[in-house]
Amino acid sequence: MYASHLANLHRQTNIQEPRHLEGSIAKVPVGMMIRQGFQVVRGLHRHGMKWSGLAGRQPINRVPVSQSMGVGVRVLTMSSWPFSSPPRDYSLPNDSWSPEMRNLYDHYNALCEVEEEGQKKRGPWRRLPSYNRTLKYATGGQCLSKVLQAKARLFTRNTEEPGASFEYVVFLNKQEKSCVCIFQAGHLLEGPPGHVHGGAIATIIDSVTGTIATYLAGPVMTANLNINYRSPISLGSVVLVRSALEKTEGRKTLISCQVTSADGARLHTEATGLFVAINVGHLFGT
Ligand SMILES: CCCCCCCC/C=C\CCCCCCCC(=O)SCCNC(=O)CCNC(=O)[C@H](O)C(C)(C)COP(=O)(O)OP(=O)(O)OC[C@H]1O[C@@H](n2cnc3c(N)ncnc32)[C@H](O)[C@@H]1OP(=O)(O)O
Repeated sequence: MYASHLANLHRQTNIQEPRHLEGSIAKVPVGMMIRQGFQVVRGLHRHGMKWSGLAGRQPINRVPVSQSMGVGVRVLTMSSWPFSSPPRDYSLPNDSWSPEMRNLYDHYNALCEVEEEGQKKRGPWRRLPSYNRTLKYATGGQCLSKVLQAKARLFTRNTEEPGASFEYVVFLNKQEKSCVCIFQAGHLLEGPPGHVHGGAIATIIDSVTGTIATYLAGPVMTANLNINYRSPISLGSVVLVRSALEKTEGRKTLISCQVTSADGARLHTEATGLFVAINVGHLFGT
């Protein structure tokens, strides 16, 4: 069923040249023999897609295959997305967003497109889409039962109730090797009364630093997260999580992070994250 769907997909694939993300994105080793995960990864490559662990079912028009793999860079349109329904992009505005969150979103969104000589062009910033699960079969590796695979959801996107937990959007600036996340902490993230749980703060920091590390270095895992909590974050408030590359050294990527109030006046949290590049097989025990 899945194979025939992919074959069908192959015929329908719309080939386009990408305008972004040249060379430096994740390279998934195609030759790796990892059961179901391998089949999906190989199938995706054949169709111009790349498996990204970033944030779920990823329409590949966001993440083209690296040219270094010797495969033509192709882009699959949403109309030929292989799964039953198009995935929900959780990083788009919804009714739970406060006016402050919405304003910040509009601000960074405007920077994604610039006008030059009367023409709209891609700007330095890019909004990253966000989904609630990894690709079918790619979730979690071979140890998971089929039931668990079907139910697995990205930790930060595991509720359908808008505004209840992690409400966030990440904008990436590849030129500056930095990103900013606009984060509104929902009522399910309470730690100290009326304030955000330290683990929830660590989670968003891990996600944001992990995201930029992945975009810069390819598939990585967090090896070390060092966090200093400077001032509490009120539940329901909107904060900025800024992250930038500090240095790379072999397989290691060091990322810094600051969480501030929306106006930047108050420092809430400072952190560094060490990410180590992995082979996809690392997640499958091969
Ligand atoms: C295709 C898949 C794509 C997936 C990518 C997904 C990314 C998604 C990104 C964004 C979306 C948002 C999603 C959230 C993101 C969250 C990410 C997480 O939370 S990951 C879960 C928590 N992390 C773990 O469970 C790791 C467990 N640890 C390990 O698996 C290993 O220890 C690992 C991979 C980190 C390193 O193991 P080794 O065997 O590959 O490498 P060795 O040789 O030990 O280390 C390499 C170098 O790194 C240093 N190193 C390793 N750990 C260190 C540490 N804790 N502190 C300092 N240095 C360390 C070593 O000293 C070595 O340095 P020298 O090359 O000798 O200079």
